Amino acid sequence: MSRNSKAEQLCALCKSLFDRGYSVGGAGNVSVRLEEGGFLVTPTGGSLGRLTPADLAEIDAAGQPVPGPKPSKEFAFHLALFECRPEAGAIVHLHSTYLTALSCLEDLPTDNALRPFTPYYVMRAGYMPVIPYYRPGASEIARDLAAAAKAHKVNAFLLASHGVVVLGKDVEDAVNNAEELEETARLAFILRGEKIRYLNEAEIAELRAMAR
Ligand SMILES: O=C(O)[C@@H](O)C(=O)COP(=O)(O)O
Ligand SMILES: [Zn+2]
Repeated sequence: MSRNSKAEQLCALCKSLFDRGYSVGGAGNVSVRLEEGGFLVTPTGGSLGRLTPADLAEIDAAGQPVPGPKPSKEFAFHLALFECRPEAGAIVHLHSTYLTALSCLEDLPTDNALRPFTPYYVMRAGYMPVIPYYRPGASEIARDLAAAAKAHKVNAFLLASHGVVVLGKDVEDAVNNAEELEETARLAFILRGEKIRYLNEAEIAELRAMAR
């Protein structure tokens, strides 16, 4: 897909996320890998609901911002993930309500924030490691995400007390993954206190094999 088509698709999907409440105010950032090298990233401080292609920031193949709109303060973690996960074509970071609520719970298991109880969580995310809290924009987020992405071949990471970071093969895939994860977190809160039938190891292994 050409740079312009990717830019238009990114803006349209960001607006769709915003319009349906997955992002509010200036929260969240999204990036895509360009076929010719480099990346498009949403600008810092902007609303995902009101972007045009001209508002997008560009990062060159060497990881340097191209003169123009200022990239998200989180572009370092987007780059770090693109670098260690060459199959990823897009990254979505959201403060969506239920995933962010989950990220604020104390004593989350660091290897996986959500024990699987539906197939799509396993197929879309795999599982969801937790990155410790750092202030937004801190370089430690990029460092820890890169380490986690190398150690865990999964599509989603929960930033403690902050939100979620989701990978996809392209921006549509990353957005679909993020939406389904948010729904999984919503279900987890609806089911709190209920006796949940969690997927067993054989069921999880079968789903992981399918997702490969
Ligand atoms: O939480 C934050 O401040 C950032 O992680 C974020 O979501 C929005 O920052 P920008 O992408 O720099 O607007
Ligand atoms: Zn954020």
